[in-house]
Amino acid sequence: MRLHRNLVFAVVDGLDLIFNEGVYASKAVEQILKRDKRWGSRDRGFIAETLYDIVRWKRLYAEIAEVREPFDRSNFFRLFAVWAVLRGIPLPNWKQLEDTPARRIKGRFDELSKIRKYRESIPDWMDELGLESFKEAFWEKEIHALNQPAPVVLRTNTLKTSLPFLRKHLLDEGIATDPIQGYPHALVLKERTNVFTTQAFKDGLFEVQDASSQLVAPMLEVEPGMRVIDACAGAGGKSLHLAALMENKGQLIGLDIYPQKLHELKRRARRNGVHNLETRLIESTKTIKKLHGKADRVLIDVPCTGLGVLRRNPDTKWKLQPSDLDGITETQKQLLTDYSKMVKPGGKMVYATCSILPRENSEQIEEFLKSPEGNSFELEKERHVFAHSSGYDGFYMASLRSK
Ligand SMILES: C[S@@+](CC[C@H](N)C(=O)[O-])C[C@H]1O[C@@H](n2cnc3c(N)ncnc32)[C@H](O)[C@@H]1O
Repeated sequence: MRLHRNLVFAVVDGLDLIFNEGVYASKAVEQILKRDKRWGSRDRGFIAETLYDIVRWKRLYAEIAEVREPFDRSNFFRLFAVWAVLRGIPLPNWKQLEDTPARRIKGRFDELSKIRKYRESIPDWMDELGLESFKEAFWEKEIHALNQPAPVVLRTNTLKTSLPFLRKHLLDEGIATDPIQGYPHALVLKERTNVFTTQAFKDGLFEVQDASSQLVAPMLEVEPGMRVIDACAGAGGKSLHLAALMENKGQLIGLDIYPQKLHELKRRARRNGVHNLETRLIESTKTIKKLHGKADRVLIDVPCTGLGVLRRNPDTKWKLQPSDLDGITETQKQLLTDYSKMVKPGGKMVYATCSILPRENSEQIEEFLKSPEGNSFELEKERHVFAHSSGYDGFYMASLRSK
């Protein structure tokens, strides 16, 4: 592989955005890729994947390169040099990369790989939290799996097509996919590529949605004609899935506290051919009170640490702070208490997170069931999804029935 100067410089600029300007990796990649229209898909793939790799392995690479934050430009080139040496990519003789000690890099890598927090490139507190939450061997396997780049998974939009038809349609556009056993509407890309430019995407035949995330909406057991509330709808990955399972019949209400997310949800709903969705912005407690006892089904897909989705958001390792945990779990508890009141007697709700932490998952549900609001609910089933055993994102979901 030959390194191209403008691509490597684009990576360095991206690292500066992420580590010095606080921009999320996904946004930084988007911003950098807009810079040069002449870049082909390989160039774009190089920039995006290298940026994600260096973000993911920041702690390990910084330790190997002996650089400390705040990083300056020469530090970013040193991190890049570690990335290239460890992949066996020959370094060009640019002045920014001169005197790279390749043998020392490999030696330091072998040495540091013996220590989990360096090998898995995680902050001390995260390693400690993992050990408090799980048996050591389990944590080792899980954090290792959470450091592997995520495959691209699509969810067939059954309002418009079927899985075999979508698969053929994508193949006609040069994109090969495989079905995934146990996930009836999922297709995984055989090779990473940008699917957003395909006609199939523009026609709303699929959404990009991890396989684990595709387990959430079916757990709510919705039926056409029901009144269903997605209480933390965001940009609506799961709302769109719910609409498809409802076959566009009945009423689906998507709530959130951010208007721009609901705006994006409406845009996606149009592309998906969803007609039974109404979005409502939560401006005060009144929005929720009006819906008390009114829903057959409520999905509470709460804000969480995102510790189950580190593969796609590796910068969570550096942005999340231990002090955030109490606030996040308190919000989850509050949302469960307040939003469960929208379920009508005999109705059902699903509580879900994209986290693997018991504190955000089963412990929240245990506590809720002991509370006055939780008294009228019973736990039907819960599902813990881990990256190392599923091969997909870490998720938790519990379904509760109102007695
Ligand atoms: C895990 S995300 C939801 C993802 C979304 N359900 C999906 O499948 O794409 C959590 C959402 O909760 C929203 N949120 C945060 N606080 C909230 C609150 N008090 N009430 C309702 N939604 C809230 C956030 O804006 C965010 O969109």
